[in-house]
Amino acid sequence: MRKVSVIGAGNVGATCANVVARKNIVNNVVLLDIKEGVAEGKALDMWQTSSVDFFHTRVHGVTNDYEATKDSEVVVITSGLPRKPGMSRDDLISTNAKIVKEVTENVVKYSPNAIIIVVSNPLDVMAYTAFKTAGLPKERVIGMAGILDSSRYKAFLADELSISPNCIQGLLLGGHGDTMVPLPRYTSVAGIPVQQLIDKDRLDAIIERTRKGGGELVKLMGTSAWYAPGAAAAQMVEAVIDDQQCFYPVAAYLDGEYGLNDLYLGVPIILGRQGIEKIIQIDLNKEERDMLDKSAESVKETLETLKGMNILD
Ligand SMILES: NC(=O)c1ccc[n+]([C@@H]2O[C@H](COP(=O)([O-])OP(=O)(O)OC[C@H]3O[C@@H](n4cnc5c(N)ncnc54)[C@H](O)[C@@H]3O)[C@@H](O)[C@H]2O)c1
Ligand SMILES: O=C(O)C[C@H](O)C(=O)O
Repeated sequence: MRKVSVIGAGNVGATCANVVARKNIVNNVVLLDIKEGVAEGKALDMWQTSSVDFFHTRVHGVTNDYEATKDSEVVVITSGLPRKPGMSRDDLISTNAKIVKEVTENVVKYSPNAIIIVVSNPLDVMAYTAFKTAGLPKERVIGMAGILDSSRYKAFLADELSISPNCIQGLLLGGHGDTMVPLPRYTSVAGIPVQQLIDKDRLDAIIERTRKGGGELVKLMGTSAWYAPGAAAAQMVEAVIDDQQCFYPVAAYLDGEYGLNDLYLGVPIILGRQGIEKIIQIDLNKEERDMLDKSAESVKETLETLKGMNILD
């Protein structure tokens, strides 16, 4: 019986569970929340679409019952507050660190062999919180951000070029914040470098919009995004369950890679059944390296705030 659990049945968690269920890659998807009845209701609603959309993954909802998540192969953690207009992701740190810590303890108690995918914000620091709490190998606790950020980047490039996002390859590095590092030198359309297709000014504007992509949606909706984040997390679930061995940008624990230590940061990796099978270290020019260092500094500052709160002690 193959099982994936999603913790937090809010906007992102419910979307992720719904997308995973439609992929027919496991027998069970378990959705868990602390709000009485909400996960049960959303799971039932999803299950009632199975004959319409032709999927057969059983979707179960539970209220804080971790027994139901027992022996999950992958657990996605989405529990925690989303930001509101005017807030930064870092403003969520104290509330969400406590939630992510408590949730991770329960997750590993019932699924000690799971791959954990963290979605809660501030992402890089919440992935660190889950990693330090779980006590699992670093390859098995992974943050979701790069797939979302690069899918935004590709959507904006596709609009600019009036083409499908599916023929665009694009890469981003760094933290999941406004200092993230989209890499035009590693962006191409069917193998053609993007700089040959879009003027520098337009490309710079697209990169800036990508960096602020989460905030643009918060301003529009009053809360943060969920369709693309839920789908991006589901893509990571699929890559693990199917042992894809494919390249993805994710937040990984760095232990000397890129000359950085003891933090989570967005880097390209190979994702498969063991989680992070390999971190890929790409060549960076001085400008790209400076931007990566600036982004790492920003994540380290938030990490210091976390450490000062003594939540991980
Ligand atoms: N990494 C990313 O790229 C990315 C993208 C979007 C959202 N997010 C983050 O994901 C998180 C969830 O966003 P959302 O829009 O789904 O929020 P939401 O408010 O819709 O849902 C969060 C859910 O978590 C639940 N929850 C709170 N404490 C819990 C606990 N201890 N155990 C189980 N469930 C608990 C809440 O009851 C709620 O249903 C936020 O922190 C948001 O910032 C990250
Ligand atoms: O922007 C947010 O607060 C949520 C998420 O990190 C996003 O990028 O959509």
